[in-house]
Amino acid sequence: MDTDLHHIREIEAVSQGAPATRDPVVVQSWLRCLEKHRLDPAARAEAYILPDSELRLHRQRSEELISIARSGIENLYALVAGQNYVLLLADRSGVTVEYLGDDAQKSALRRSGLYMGAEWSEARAGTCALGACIESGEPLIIHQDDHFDATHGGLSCTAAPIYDSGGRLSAVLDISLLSSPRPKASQSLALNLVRQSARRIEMANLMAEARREWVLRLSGSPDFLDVDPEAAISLDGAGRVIGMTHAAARLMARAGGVDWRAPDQLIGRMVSDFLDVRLDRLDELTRLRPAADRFIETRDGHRLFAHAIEPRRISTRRAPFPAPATVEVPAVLRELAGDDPAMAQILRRAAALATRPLPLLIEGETGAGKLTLARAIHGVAGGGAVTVLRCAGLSDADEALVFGRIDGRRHEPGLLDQAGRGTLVLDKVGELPLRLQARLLQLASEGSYLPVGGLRPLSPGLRLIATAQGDLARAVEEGRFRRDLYHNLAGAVLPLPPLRERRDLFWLLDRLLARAFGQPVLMAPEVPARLAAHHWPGNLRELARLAETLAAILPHPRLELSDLPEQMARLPDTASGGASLLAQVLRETGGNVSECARRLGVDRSTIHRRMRRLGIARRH
Ligand SMILES: Nc1ncnc2c1ncn2[C@@H]1O[C@H](COP(=O)(O)OP(=O)(O)OP(=O)(O)O)[C@@H](O)[C@H]1O
Repeated sequence: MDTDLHHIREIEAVSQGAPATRDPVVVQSWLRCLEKHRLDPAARAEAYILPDSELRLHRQRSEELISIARSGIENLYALVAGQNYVLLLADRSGVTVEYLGDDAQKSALRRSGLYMGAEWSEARAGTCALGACIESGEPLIIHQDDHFDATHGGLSCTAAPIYDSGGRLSAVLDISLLSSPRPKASQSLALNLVRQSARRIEMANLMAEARREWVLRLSGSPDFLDVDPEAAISLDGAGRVIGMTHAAARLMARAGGVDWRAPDQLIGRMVSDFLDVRLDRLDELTRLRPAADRFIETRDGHRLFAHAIEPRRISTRRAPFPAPATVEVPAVLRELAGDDPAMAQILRRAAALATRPLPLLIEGETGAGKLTLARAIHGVAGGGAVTVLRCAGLSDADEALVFGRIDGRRHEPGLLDQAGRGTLVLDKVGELPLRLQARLLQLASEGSYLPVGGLRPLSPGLRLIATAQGDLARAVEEGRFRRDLYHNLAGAVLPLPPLRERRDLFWLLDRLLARAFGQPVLMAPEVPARLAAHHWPGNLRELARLAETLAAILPHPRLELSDLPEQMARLPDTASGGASLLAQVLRETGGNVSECARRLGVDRSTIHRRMRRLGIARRH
């Protein structure tokens, strides 16, 4: 009790400005506990463990982070396990979503909160390593009576933050001891270990995200540069920063004289603002040259060694980007898709990119929902209006219509002048005439444009989202689209899948029908299979129009097979159309006969019979 009293008095003295013997991170956390969280140092509270249902939600949200972090976590635990350390990974709200500890100590660990589901936010638990790390963004040790609440006074906890590639804190890694030697310095090695593991987890995350982009990896020495670099930056085709590890954020912030806590001042900027590198010379920094020869300078005069990793080639068939580890998808984006893995990934990536000032390119077949996604992304980012420039109908003569015209002292405003600060969607950008592409280049690369006849460029602060039907890279190869403009627009590509490849067809249909009818619609059992077998060349537009048409013609909210348009209602047969349909559905289901039978609304023996008759081999 005496020690408790002594502890309370020390906190009070610090709050009244007495000189502290504690680390500044501890003092700052104590002050936050008193002033911001209004905690009472005399009140004791046991560790709080979330109920299972809530923990499940936290773990679901962190699923990707946990999977990316797993090998880093396991390696770290292997290093410290013999010394009684427990390892915790907490999400941004301080909830432990992953835990590795010794089973023999399980009940003691659970009691003290070093356990799965424990919430270690500063507001709930007072000064603790996870909470203080979340608040300060810095690696730190909270040792024994550094804890605000005397309940946790026996613990020694060491934590380091994990940042996502957009510079936001996404998780905290912690190793803790139930009992430890008295000197705090005994935990210095632990601090280095968690810091190093957090860095490697960030690196793994960035590398997974940036397979299609240039990545520049950096170290102060060439020794471990190619295997275990200190920092990494991913770049779009124009040399703008689109992702970074935390060490890279700090390094660029120092070089550019900005605050690392404001990632907006780093993301979207040209890498050459921070480092003396040229995009057209990145290939000189690949592993083809010895590491010791690959040095560059930061803009504040520090020498670094660099390793540039080339993007994987643009292929005509794009795999969706891997999504960032810890992004919450806002409702405006979530409502665009049901349970479809490719869409889930695209929406997570869209959510991560929405608030960054980078151009985006959305690709997909006609009616796949490109414009709808562009509007939803604007909805997340907020600010200003959406202006859509329909590129398909434009000719070279429409320059002034788009960019405005300065005639003497008269300014005839164009579409861009009316757009103001907001989002400009370049719809079907692949169809933009070459002359307009030239003028657009300046907008895409520098954010400004020149009105026809004008001398001074205007900088409206527009965010650009381009859409393209099909593959814009091919238009570049065929000389129909400027390569430099492509690289400026296509730093981040969101490839929307066609409806026939999506697994949420019925989720979409249910919603569209319910919207059109104003109530839920019942479907006869044979209907879904016929719809799944349809090719949907018009994609979501075709589906939406079908729902509206049915609502207009059906007297009641019930859908029979005979209500479907003729080409959908027809039973797929072995006539030539049926043969290709069967082959296509087999392809889409990876040769799974049961799934194929379900989609076509027939039984498995019918599929086997037709495959035999058509000479389609079974997959083994
Ligand atoms: N996620 C969605 N859920 C339901 N309906 C959608 C969705 N996305 C698009 N639609 C419907 O599909 C129609 C076409 O969408 P959108 O204009 O976004 O497609 P697009 O890919 O831009 O088409 P195009 O390339 O032909 O211009 C929309 O009017 C809307 O009715």
